[in-house]
Amino acid sequence: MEQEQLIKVRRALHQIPELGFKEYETQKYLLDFIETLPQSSLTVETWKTGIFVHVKGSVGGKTIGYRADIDGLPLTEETGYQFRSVHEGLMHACGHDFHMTIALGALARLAESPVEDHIVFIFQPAEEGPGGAEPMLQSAQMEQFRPDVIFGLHVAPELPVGTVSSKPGLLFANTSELFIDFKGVGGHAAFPHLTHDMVVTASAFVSHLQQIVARRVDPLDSAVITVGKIEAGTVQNIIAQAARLEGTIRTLSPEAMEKVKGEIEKVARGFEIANDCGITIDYGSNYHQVYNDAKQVERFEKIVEDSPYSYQEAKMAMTGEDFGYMLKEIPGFMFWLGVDSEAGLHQASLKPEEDALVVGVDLVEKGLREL
Ligand SMILES: CC(=O)N[C@@H](CCC[C@H](N)C(=O)O)C(=O)O
Repeated sequence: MEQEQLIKVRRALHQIPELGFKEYETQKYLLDFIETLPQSSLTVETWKTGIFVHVKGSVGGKTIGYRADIDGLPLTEETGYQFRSVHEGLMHACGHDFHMTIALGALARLAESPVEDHIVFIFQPAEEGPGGAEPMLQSAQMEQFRPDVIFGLHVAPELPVGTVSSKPGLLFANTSELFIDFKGVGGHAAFPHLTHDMVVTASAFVSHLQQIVARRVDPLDSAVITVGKIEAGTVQNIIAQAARLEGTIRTLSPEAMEKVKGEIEKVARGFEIANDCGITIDYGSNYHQVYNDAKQVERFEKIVEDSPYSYQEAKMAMTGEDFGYMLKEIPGFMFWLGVDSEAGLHQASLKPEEDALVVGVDLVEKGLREL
């Protein structure tokens, strides 16, 4: 696939972002595209809204896997693109339109000229939540096509086009979603002493969460607690009887995650007493850290150095990725692909440079042929 077609595919996918496990149009687009490729070495299987594409190798000693995530985010796009999302309130703001296009580009090249090894492309739903990698790993299709080595990429807005980066060992954090519900006593805005105001309680709780990071986590370890959404109340002159916080916890070790959760629960019990309310906590979905296999990263670094592109050592990031579950069972790695966007990941104006598509395809193809 040439640059022009890669751009066409990326723009088509960009227009149809869908939430986790609802990627029906996306799956159809991917399947229709895959059908246009030479079929002699391909076996295609769907799993929920995801897809496995196996490319039979000419010898077939081992199987190399490449994973691309396919879901979008609940965000209203502000890119000004002519090809903006046609799904109101949803956007590919984490680059998964790039990830899918690059996978299709590499698949198109390999379907034309398979290699000695078997290859499996995994189009995985629900990376942003609630998590598709873990259940996909348990699927019959994964058992059928299970790779011996696996890798994936993520767009990096802060890196220039033509630069990729990775590192051996820990790349991304452990994550846990965080949903906290507060139930108190609402009432008239003028008589606060007769109520237990959940706007005040939930706001104080948000501030207290930051004290857990600052004062309960070893400063040489790291944690992030972000509350991304607050919901409370009905109108400006009624004291709210309920509130809900939605957020996420990030840590660099599974132990720190347990510590943070324990501390949140202690604070919640204290808040219940102090504020005469009920607090329930739900941790939603949890992702295992992304831990790169040192040997595979070293081989990839060499592949990049033998290409027109450049490699640099990555830093650890508090990003989460359920690809971590695949890497827990299968040796492999994830790398960042430079896409040079002023706006960052999860921003409504993220605009990755489309010149990076061919860089991604070249390096994924090389990885699949040479790892
Ligand atoms: C690459 C990336 O941005 N991944 C997401 C994963 C989110 C997992 C889950 N919904 C959570 O928020 O904990 C990220 O926000 O890092």
